[in-house]
Amino acid sequence: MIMANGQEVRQTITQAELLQQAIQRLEAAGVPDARRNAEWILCEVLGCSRAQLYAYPERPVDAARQAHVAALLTRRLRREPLQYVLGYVEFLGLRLEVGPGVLVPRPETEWLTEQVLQEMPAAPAQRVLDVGTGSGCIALAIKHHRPDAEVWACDISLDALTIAQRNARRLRLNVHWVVADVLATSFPESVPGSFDLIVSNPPYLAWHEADELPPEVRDYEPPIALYAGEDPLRFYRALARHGHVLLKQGGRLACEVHAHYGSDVVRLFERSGYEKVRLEHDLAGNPRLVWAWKLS
Ligand SMILES: C[S@@+](CC[C@H](N)C(=O)[O-])C[C@H]1O[C@@H](n2cnc3c(N)ncnc32)[C@H](O)[C@@H]1O
Repeated sequence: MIMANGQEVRQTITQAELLQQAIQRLEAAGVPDARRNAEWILCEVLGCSRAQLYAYPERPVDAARQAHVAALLTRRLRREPLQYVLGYVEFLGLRLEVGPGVLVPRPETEWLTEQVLQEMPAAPAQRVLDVGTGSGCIALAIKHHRPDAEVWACDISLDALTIAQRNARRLRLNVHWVVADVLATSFPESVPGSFDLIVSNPPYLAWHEADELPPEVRDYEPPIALYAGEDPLRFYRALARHGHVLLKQGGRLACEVHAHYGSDVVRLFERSGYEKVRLEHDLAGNPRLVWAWKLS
C-alpha cells in the first residue's frame, strides 16, 4: 500500500472503484459537479473517453495511475479550476493550453466568437485585432476557421502572451502577437491599423464583485484578467477611442459585456460616434455582445 497526497493507493483497484472514491471526495469537499470533475480527471489520467470509463468498470488501475489521479484530485479539492488541473480547455474545436496566468475561456466567449465568425464577410479577406487575448482563444479560433484572415492579438500580460503563442505554435496558426496596454493613449506602432474588426473580451468585473465569485475564479484566475476596477466601463472607453484610429471606414467593434452593463456600453459607443450599435443576448438570455460600426 502506497500513500499519495494523503490518499491510500492500493495495488489493485478498478476504474469504477476509483471513480466512486473520487466522486465521494469531491462531494465531501463541496466541489460543484463532482461526478463530471471526477470523470474528466480519470479520463485524462487513464487516457480514455467517458464512454470507455463506464464501459470497462472492472479494468484495474495500476499504482502509478492511482497516484496521478490522487495528485490531480488534491489540486481540484483545493478548488483550483478543473481546466488548470487538466492543463487545457476545448474552445470551438481547438484544444488550448491554459494555466495560472491566463483566464480560462468561457462558453459565453465561445458563443461570442461563433457570432463573430458568422458575421464575418466571406470576402475580402478580413483584418482582425483581438484586444486582451489571454490564451489566444478568440484570435486562434478566428484564424482556424478563417485561414484567409490576417489576425493580430494583443495583451498587457506577458504570461498570457507566452501561453497564447505556445497554443499558436502547437496548432500551427499564424497570428501576430503584440504586447500592448489598451488603456495607454496609443497602440504600439507595429500594429498596422485599417482593421475590419476589433474583437475584445476585456476585464469587466468591479472590485466589489470578488466576494460573489467562486473560489476557482477569485483565488486562481489572474486579477488583471477579471477586474476593470472602480469604473466598469473603463476598457470600453479605451476601445471606443482606439477604434476610431485602428478601424477602417466601415469596420466594427465586437465586445463581450457584463450582463449588468450591456445598455451602458451601447450608450457609450453611440456617444463616441459609432453607428448601428446593437446588443445581443447569449444562449442563457443574458446581454453579452455589443456590436458598433465606424461608418463616418
Ligand atoms: C477577460 S480576459 C479575456 C481573455 C480572453 N480573450 C478570453 O476571452 O478568454 C481579459 C484579458 O485582457 C488582458 N488585459 C488586462 N488589462 C489590459 C490592458 N490594459 N491592456 C491589454 N490587455 C489587458 C488580460 O491580461 C486578459 O488576458
